[in-house]
Amino acid sequence: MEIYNILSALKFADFLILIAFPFIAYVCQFYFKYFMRPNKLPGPLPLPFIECSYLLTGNSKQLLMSLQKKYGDICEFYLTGSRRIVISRPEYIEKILTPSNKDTTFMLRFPYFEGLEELGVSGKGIISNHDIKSWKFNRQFFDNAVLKPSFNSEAVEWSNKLTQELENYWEYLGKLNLSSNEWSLETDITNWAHRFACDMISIVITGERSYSMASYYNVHSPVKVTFETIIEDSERFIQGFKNHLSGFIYFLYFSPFLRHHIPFIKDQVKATLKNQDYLFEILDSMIKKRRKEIKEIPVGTELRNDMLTSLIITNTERDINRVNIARDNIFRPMTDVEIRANLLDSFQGGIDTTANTFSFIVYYTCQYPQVKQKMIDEIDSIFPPNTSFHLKYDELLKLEYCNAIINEVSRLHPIVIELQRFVKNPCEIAGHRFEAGTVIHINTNGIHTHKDHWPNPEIFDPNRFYKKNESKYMKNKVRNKFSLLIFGGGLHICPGRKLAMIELLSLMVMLFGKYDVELVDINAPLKVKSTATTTCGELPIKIKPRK
Ligand code: HEM
Repeated sequence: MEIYNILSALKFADFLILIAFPFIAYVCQFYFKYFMRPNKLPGPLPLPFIECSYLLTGNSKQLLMSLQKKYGDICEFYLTGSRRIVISRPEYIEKILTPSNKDTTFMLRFPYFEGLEELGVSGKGIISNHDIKSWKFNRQFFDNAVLKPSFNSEAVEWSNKLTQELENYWEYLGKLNLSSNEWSLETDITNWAHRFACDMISIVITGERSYSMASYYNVHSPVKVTFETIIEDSERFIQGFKNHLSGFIYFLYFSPFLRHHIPFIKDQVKATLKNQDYLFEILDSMIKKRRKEIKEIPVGTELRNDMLTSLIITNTERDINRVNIARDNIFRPMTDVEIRANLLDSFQGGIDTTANTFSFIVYYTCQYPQVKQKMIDEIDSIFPPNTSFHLKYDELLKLEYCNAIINEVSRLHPIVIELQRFVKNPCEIAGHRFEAGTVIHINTNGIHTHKDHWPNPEIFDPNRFYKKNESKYMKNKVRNKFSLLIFGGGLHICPGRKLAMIELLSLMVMLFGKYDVELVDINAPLKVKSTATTTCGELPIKIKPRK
C-alpha cells in the first residue's frame, strides 16, 4: 500500500528521472571503467550495451584491415564483454604461435560457450573444443591418423583415382557439344573443386565414397552415372558444411535470449540445428558401418589407412600403435561422439579451404601467362606429356614452382581470415600486459601484406617463394618465420596441411599438365567474398585437351 502511495504521488518527470538514473549511472560506470582501464591500446570507442558491434558488417577481413589501418599493428576493440586484441605484425605473434605442450596460455581458440553446447560441439573434437585435456586427446589422435606416411601414400593414390574420374566427367560433358574433332568444355571450376575436395576428404577420412563429383556430373549430363553411397544427397551434404559454418556464428556470439526469441536470428538458429542433425546422422551411420566392418575382419588382417579406422581402433585390442598414445597418459579408446566430432571437423576444415585455394590458383595462373608457362614447364619436366601421369608423393614434392604459386596465392587470399586465441593466463605481448580472458585476433591478411616484411605486397609474384629467386627478394626485407600463416601455427596448426598440399598439387598437375586452360572472361574481376572465411565465387573456365 505504501509503495502504491509513493508511486501515485510521482509525476511524469519523476518517472523519467527514475528510468534515466540507472541508465546514466550505467553509462558513467561503463565509460569510467573504459577510460581508466590499465594497459590501454588504441582502438574504436565502445558504446554502452552494444560495445563495438556497430563495426560488424559480416566481413571479418574488412573489419580487421580497417582496424589495422586506423589504429596500427596492435590495437583493441570490445565485443561480447571481452577485450579483443588485433595483431597485424609477425614479430608480435611469435610467443603465441610457438608450440608449448606445458604452457596453456595460448592453447585455446575459444573459451566455454553455452551456445556451442547447444550446437553439440562443446568440449568435443578440435576446432572449437574449450577443454584443454579433451582437445589434446583429440588432437593427438587426429595427428596420428592424418600425419603418418601411410596416410600420405593413400591420399596420393586417391588423388590419382579422383582426378582420373574428374577427367572422365569433363570429357563426357565436353563431347556433348562436340563441334570439331577436339572436345572443349566451359565449366565453373569452383564447383568442381568443392566436389573434388569433398570426395577426397570423404574417402581418406572415412573410407566412404561421397560421389560428389558424380552427383554434380549427373546434374549436367543427360546420361547419368549410378553409384551407391551412404550420403544419399551429396549436394545437400556439401551445402550442409557451408550452412554449419555460417550458422556457427549465432552460437558463438549470441545470447540464448537472442537465439531463441529474436525473429530472424531464431529462424537461422533453428535451421542450423536441423542441419546439424542431418550431418550428425550421416556421420553416425558411417561410424556404425565401419565399426561393424572392422568387427568382421579377422584380427591380424591389415586394415585401411583412413582416419575413421584409426580413430576406431586406436587404443583397442587391435591397435599396434598404442605405445605412442600411452606415453601421454591418454590410454583409452575414443567414443563414437568424439569420433563424430573429429569427422565433422575434418569435413568442416577440409572442403572449402582446399576448394577455394585451388580456385584462386586457377584465376591467378590464367591471369599471368608467364607464371602459367613457367608452371607448365615445371609440370612437364616431372610429368612428361602423353605419359601415364601416375602421381607419386615424392614427385609432387619436386614441384617447387607450383608450391611457390600456392604460397603466393594464399598470401594474397588466405582462406582463414583470423587466427583466434583465448588468453588463459595473464601474459605480456609486444610490451603490453593482457589479463586472462582477453581474446587475440591474429590478422592474417594484415600480416601477409605487411610492408615491412613483403616488398610490393599487393603484387602477385610467386618468385618471392621460389628458392632460385630468393636472393633478389630477401635483400632488403627480412621475412619473419610468422609472416606467412596459410595453415596457422603453434599447437593449433592445421593438421590437414599435408593432405591439402597433395590435393592442390595433384589438381594443378592434372589440370594444367593435360589441358589448355583459359578464363571464360579474362576481364571479369575475381569474385572474392569474405565473411568468416574468404571464398571464391563462380569461376568459369574453358578447357580442352592439350595437343
Ligand atoms: C588449403 C587448405 C587448407 C587451409 C588453407 C587450412 C587452413 C587452416 C588454418 C589457418 C587453421 C587454423 C590454425 C590456427 O588456428 O593456427 C586450420 C585448422 C584446422 N584445419 Fe585446416 N586448412 C586446410 C585444409 C585442411 C584439411 C584438408 C583438413 C582436414 C583434414 C583440415 C582440418 C583442420 C582442422 C581440424 C583444424 C583445427 C586444428 C586445431 O584447432 O587444432 N584443414 N586450417
